[in-house]
Amino acid sequence: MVNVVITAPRGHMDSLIVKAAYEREDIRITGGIGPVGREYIGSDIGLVSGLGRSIGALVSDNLEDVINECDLVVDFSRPQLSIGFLETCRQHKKAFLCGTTGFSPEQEALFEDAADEIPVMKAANTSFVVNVMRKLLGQAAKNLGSKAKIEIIDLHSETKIDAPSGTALELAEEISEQGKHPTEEIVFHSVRAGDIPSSHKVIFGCKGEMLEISHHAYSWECYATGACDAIQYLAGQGPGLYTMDDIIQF
Ligand SMILES: NC(=O)C1=CN([C@@H]2O[C@H](COP(=O)(O)OP(=O)(O)OC[C@H]3O[C@@H](n4cnc5c(N)ncnc54)[C@H](OP(=O)(O)O)[C@@H]3O)[C@@H](O)[C@H]2O)C=CC1
Ligand SMILES: O=C(O)C1=N[C@H](C(=O)O)C[C@H](O)C1
Repeated sequence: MVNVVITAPRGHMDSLIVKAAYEREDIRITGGIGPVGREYIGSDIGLVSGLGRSIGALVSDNLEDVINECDLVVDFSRPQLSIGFLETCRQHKKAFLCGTTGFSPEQEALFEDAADEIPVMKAANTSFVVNVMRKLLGQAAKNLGSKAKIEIIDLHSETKIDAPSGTALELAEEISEQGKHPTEEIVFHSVRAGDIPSSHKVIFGCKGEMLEISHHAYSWECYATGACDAIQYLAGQGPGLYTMDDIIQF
């Protein structure tokens, strides 16, 4: 059994993680974290997240107050918040699963430092299917890397803050590594419109033909399910920086 604190339980993503984790027999939610001053601080996370029932775990406005009851903190929020939660986990020697995107290179380096002391997983996309797509792209890049012009299009709702998406950046990293294709030559396009859930399309433009590999999420449950698998994996690990590659056997 893994005991978890889930940050931002009113958020689009973490509210779904509360629901998915509640269904899992191997995960127990021990608390949540919300912003100072919200009317829901002190309320049950099951009610705050929209699960629809109390589950005996309260939302606090300070991770320090609840961290000792958990093994692991799950966080899909905002870069600046995530960096604060990471530091608290490091101080208390708790594992940290972070799905937040939009970090600066300096912030990325803080994850590597913390991973010397605690188990940390950083995953811009916890969907199993997106990670299969990433592997397919690596294979395509091995064969086409030098022959193709590669462009990545990510489509999201108009409320998404960061661009390109964290997923687009991770897909580019795989293409670059596997295809020995300079990352600077990969072109990114980001569409932010209406309530599009999330789509990624990668185009390998060749002479007289093109290859296109796409993923479309119709809802965010796929990310929440993958996050629960990541929780379960990370709880059994020692200090280190882990990714979705570690839990998915290809
Ligand atoms: N890895 C993956 O697979 C996925 C990653 N993401 C990423 O997850 C992140 C979150 O996205 P999304 O759920 O849309 O964001 P939302 O805007 O829906 O949620 C952000 C939440 O942060 C809360 N918050 C603000 N300040 C604090 C604080 N001090 N302490 C605790 N919580 C706080 C807000 O609370 P309140 O509601 O009270 O204002 C809000 O609920 C993004 O970076 C996104 O890219 C998204 C989908 C999949
Ligand atoms: O909707 C979002 O926000 C998402 N963020 C992640 C990203 O930046 O890649 C994962 C997914 O694309 C949804």
